[in-house]
Amino acid sequence: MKASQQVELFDTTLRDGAQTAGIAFSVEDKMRIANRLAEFGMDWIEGGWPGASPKDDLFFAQMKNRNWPNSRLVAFGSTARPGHAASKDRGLNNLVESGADAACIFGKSWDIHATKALGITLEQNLELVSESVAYLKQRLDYVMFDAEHFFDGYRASPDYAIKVLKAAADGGADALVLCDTNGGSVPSYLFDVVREVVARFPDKIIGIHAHNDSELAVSNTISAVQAGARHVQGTVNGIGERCGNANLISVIPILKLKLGIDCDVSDVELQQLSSLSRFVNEMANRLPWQHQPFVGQNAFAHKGGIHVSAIRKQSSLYEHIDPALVGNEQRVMVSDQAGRSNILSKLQLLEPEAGLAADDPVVAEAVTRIKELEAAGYAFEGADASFQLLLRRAMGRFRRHFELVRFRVYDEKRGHHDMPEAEATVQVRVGGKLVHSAALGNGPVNAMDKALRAALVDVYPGLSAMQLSDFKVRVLSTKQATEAMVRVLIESSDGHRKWSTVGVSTDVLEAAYRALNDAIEYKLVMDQVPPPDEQDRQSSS
Ligand SMILES: CC(=O)SCCNC(=O)CCNC(=O)[C@H](O)C(C)(C)COP(=O)(O)OP(=O)(O)OC[C@H]1O[C@@H](n2cnc3c(N)ncnc32)[C@H](O)[C@@H]1OP(=O)(O)O
Ligand SMILES: CC(=O)C(=O)O
Repeated sequence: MKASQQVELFDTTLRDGAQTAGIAFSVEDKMRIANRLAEFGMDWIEGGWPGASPKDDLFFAQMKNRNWPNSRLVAFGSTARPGHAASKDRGLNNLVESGADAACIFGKSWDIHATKALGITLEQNLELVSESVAYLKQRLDYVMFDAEHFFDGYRASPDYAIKVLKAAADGGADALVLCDTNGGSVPSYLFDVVREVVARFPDKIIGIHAHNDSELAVSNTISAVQAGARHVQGTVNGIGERCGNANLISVIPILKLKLGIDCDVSDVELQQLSSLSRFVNEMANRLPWQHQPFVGQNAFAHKGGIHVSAIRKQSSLYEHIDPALVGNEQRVMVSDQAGRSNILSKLQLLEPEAGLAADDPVVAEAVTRIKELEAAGYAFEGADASFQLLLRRAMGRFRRHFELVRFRVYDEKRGHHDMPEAEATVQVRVGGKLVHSAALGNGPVNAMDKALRAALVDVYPGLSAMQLSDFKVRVLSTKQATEAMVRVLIESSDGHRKWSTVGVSTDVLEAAYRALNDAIEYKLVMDQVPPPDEQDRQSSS
């Protein structure tokens, strides 16, 4: 740790994060996450509770050969079971034998928890805390004490809550971590309590462990730091028991970028924040929260025309930080909320060589067309490829690669238990030629996609690499319920890239055809395949 460090980071993704409903890390997941957290530069990585499950035992056994230059592994546990001498307590001995660099044990600091949950006297609880900490401290270099329910305990009985901290300090605890276990505290109260504790224990590192039940875990953590806490516990993406823990993905940039508080994460490591967040989501098998502050896909996405106009002049007019600092990027959305600035921004990204100015009639036409289409049910926000084709059409730079003559799709089901079979026939004109094809599919859109590409693949062989990778249908409400509009979003891929297109109609197959048509045209445009008459011209010249 650097001398200038003011706050140490304690990650409990693998312990409190593993207590999240719906998350079940395997031992391999835990090892990958632990190593990634160490690479990122977390000071402390709480790996789990040795002895609580075979998974955690295996994890600690496997981590014995870790090689982390800057991070230390922590084993979590509780004070000894009441009635057991610390030296005979299996739980404490599991921590000692775990191979971790440090232990973090929780103990009761709310009087009612000692008497109700543990069923012991207040005095016995103080002994339990000091003896458990002392036993560990004689065997491990570093021991942290999580004062469970500290803020509720302090409200109920400040004297007793402080006595518990003193018992841990007397036992030799290196850090006293104040837990807002039920997540019910507010920042102003928490600030005052932390300040009081910091004043009473000037020689100890005071830490904060906040839960998010009132959606205040990050605010509470920041308040605690402002009141003098020097150790911050939290998880990646805020996962954790019930509503989660303080989200380190937000806490870290707030400390570093807004408060100028150093936390042993270099500027280069900070740029890994977005990818760390994505990585943990992958491991936890969770969809990313697109609006997640700092790292979400929409954290720096601009939709309103007024906003886009301003950020084109200076990003900070509508962005609280430079997204690159946390490894994120600015996005401009195109929708019915767009103005010319949105279009120009997208143009610069998608068609940089077009070089259009804000007053170019093409830009105005594109804005009008987008608004008309969005009013008719299109949504270009998630369909960049259709949007790019729209721009090319507006610029007069689009030429069809084929023309549909007709399609017909059958869906046949032969009995209650049989899966239906879909068959599509398609007729297209490519150059001067009429081509006819048919295909079977596991659904009507799949059959249509196959038939369409089968008709085109002789002329455009690159289409054989293309696949429909996702397909979403949304029914749009209209005044006439019998004539609902349907929006189909299609994601295609060719092994190198993915692109999305959109089609809208009252007929789901027509909507799908429009999206498929755009998907194929886009692939050909991106591959710089000329339309057939140009091909003829090029091959005869
Ligand atoms: C605030 C927190 O997040 S604390 C961490 C919570 N995390 C977890 O519980 C996840 C891992 N836990 C487990 O795998 C299991 O609960 C184990 C292995 C730890 C214990 O399992 P069991 O022995 O079957 O006990 P069980 O879970 O039913 O109950 C917990 C026991 O610990 C006792 N206990 C609770 N806190 C403490 C403490 N600080 N010190 C000592 N004992 C404690 C409880 O009183 C209870 O004992 P009792 O059964 O005699 O009443
Ligand atoms: C220790 C802990 O996880 C808590 O008190 O919330």
